[in-house]
Amino acid sequence: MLYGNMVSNDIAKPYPVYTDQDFPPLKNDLILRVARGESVERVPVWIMRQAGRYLPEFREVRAQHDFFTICRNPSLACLVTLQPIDRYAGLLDASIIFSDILVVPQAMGLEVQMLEKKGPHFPDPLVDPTHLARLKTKVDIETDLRYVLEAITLTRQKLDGRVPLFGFVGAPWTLMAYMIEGGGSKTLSKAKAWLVKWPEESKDLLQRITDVVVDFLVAQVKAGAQLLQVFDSWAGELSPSHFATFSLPYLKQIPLRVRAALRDVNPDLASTPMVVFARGAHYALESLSSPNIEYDIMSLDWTIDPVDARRRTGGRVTLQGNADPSLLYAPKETIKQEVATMLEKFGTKERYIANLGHGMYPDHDPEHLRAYLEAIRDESIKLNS
Ligand SMILES: Cc1c2[nH]c(c1CCC(=O)O)Cc1[nH]c(c(CCC(=O)O)c1C)Cc1[nH]c(c(CCC(=O)O)c1C)Cc1[nH]c(c(C)c1CCC(=O)O)C2
Repeated sequence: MLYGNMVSNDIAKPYPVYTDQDFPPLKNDLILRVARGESVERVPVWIMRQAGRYLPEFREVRAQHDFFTICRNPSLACLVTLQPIDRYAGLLDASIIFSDILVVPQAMGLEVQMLEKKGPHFPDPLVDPTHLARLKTKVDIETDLRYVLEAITLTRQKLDGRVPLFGFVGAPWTLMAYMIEGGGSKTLSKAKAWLVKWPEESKDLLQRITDVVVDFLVAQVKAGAQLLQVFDSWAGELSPSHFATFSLPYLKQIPLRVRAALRDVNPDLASTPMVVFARGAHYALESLSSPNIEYDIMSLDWTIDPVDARRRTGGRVTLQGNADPSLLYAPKETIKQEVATMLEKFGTKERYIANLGHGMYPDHDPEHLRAYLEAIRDESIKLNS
């Protein structure tokens, strides 16, 4: 029996472990097959920030509720997760749970607000290593982030097997950057100052974040997530050597530890596909696709040419992406032509998931996203026939 809005007196109980048998059978497994390297009849597609302010039905919910209130209320999070799935019925091949990467810093003890037109804001960011003492030493995911687990279980149920459900986290470096900058930043100068002034304390912080995101991803799979994505949105701000020191070792731990923990729970759950999105990190294509880094899928931003990415990742991973989100401002005919070129470059039969190179923008026209999705379906069927 599943209950999305579990009442707070359940909070002390361990969260149940769900497996495929607890949910309606999956009717569209294209994306799971592509993640495993199998060939498919058409290219699967989903879109980062597919639930968001470009949708009038999302803005209606947002007019009534604060951003983090939606995240913390499983029924509301489920409702907005399903909005693009309903609107683009048959055109999207995955859903992603409505939440935010910044729920992890919140669970670690920092306050985060979402300001109108400004984005995330930490009233008391980490200023220097003495502030590490402000972070909780132990985060209990099943208590502190139970609302995300409940949203996942409810949404998987309500999806009724239409498409698989993604869970996600922010990567350790990206979360560290937000915790120190206190919000968006052009240079990340405060966070990068930590790396050069306090490298050991920086590693301590990165390790503490890694431990929480590993537990959180394991819990998301146990709650019903069928794929996982790790967002390293600020990877491209690091030099190659800083990436090798302060991002890659932690990114590498994530799939290894998540799989090991899931194997102990239920071996079927350990094969959950994992995506890494190291935005802007051109130099990391080889290192992130090397055999000892166990991500199945690499998500690319639009500044990387698909042919180049294929060559440099050597067919070892499935690629995901990567049109510039600004393409959706173009006339529909242009969208179609650009999609055809993108699909030809990536190849359509295997190891490719279409997406954008980053998330939807609030002023995108939903009908232009429809044109993008239809072009991916139509052009990939054409190319595969
Ligand atoms: C860096 C980052 C964040 N959050 C996230 C990232 C990584 C991806 C990326 O690089 O964009 C991830 C994220 N944030 C959100 C989702 C939901 C799922 C989905 O993709 O549909 C996901 C996967 C909802 C959201 N997260 C946010 C919104 C819009 C806020 C609102 O409704 O007021 C949504 C729908 C807010 C947010 N949250 C964050 C920022 C920088 C902002 C402000 C930017 C903006 O205003 O668009 C932090």
